[in-house]
Amino acid sequence: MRKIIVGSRRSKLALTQTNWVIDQLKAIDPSYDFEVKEIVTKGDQILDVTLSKVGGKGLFVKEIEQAMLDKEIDMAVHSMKDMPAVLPEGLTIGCIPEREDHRDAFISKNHVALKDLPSGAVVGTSSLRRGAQILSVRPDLEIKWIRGNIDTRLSKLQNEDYDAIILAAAGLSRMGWTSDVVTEFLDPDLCLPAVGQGALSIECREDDKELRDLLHRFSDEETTKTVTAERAFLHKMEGGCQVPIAGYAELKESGEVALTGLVASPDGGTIYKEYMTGPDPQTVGEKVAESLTELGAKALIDSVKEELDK
Ligand SMILES: NCc1[nH]cc(CCC(=O)O)c1CC(=O)O
Repeated sequence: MRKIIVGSRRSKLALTQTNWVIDQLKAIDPSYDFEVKEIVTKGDQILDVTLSKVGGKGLFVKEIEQAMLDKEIDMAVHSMKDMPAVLPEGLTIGCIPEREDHRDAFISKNHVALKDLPSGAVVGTSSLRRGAQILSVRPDLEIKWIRGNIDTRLSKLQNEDYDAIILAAAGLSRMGWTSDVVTEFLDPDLCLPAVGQGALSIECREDDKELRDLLHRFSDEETTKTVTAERAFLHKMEGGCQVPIAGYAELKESGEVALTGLVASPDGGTIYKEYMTGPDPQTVGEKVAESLTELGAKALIDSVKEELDK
């Protein structure tokens, strides 16, 4: 019997996701044994500066990917939105399971709705994407940087100087927080989710055929198509994470993928948004990026980068 070693970050969310995937895989094929190996990533250690300034999303996966290439672990479960658009050579996404809730959840003290927050109210998020979209509808609010895991952020909302925070609905529900804590789920029209939000990515070595066959049986076709379109968009846009970028796709009854892509200035003053449908996820993703580029999104990305490099 083969024992599959699964690398995981130490956070409660990461371990919860990892153990959930292991349970699902065991149900699909009971003939495999699994062992979880905890790995501390840079992203877990650096808590005092914005991630975008120290290298962005790759920080949560790099050490794990190295362990996989070194054969210390065989696979890992990541939040799809933490995965860079391009994987290191030799690794692949073995499967994308069914997506959880894709939306952002707005959580405020005393459950005051976003539209009813008083002017000057403080909204905690460390996501430029969320900040920009909130400011575009409520420029009178203040966005304040917040970090830490879900529990930490929820307690900061109660004990520190925040009137509201925004978290991914998927993380909350995976951690067993009921929707009671959520004041309102933000519709993608108001706050377009991060590319891959709510989805998981199970990464493994490209040449591990046995494991890939197992993972394949846990793949969800709809999520794979929609996330493929979103990630093709992200890759083509090449925004890094200093610029607010969002992308969310749905599968239509016709089988076509419908993707909305967004690029914004961090203050929410400029927002480029495009919606396209098509039969091929990759092509739709690239087309949305091309169209946004023509509208001026690439120039915006470059100008934000220049500003940061100064
Ligand atoms: N940015 C961190 C992160 N990465 C993945 C999730 C959980 C949600 C998901 O899987 O998309 C979260 C927390 C959050 O954004 O609130």
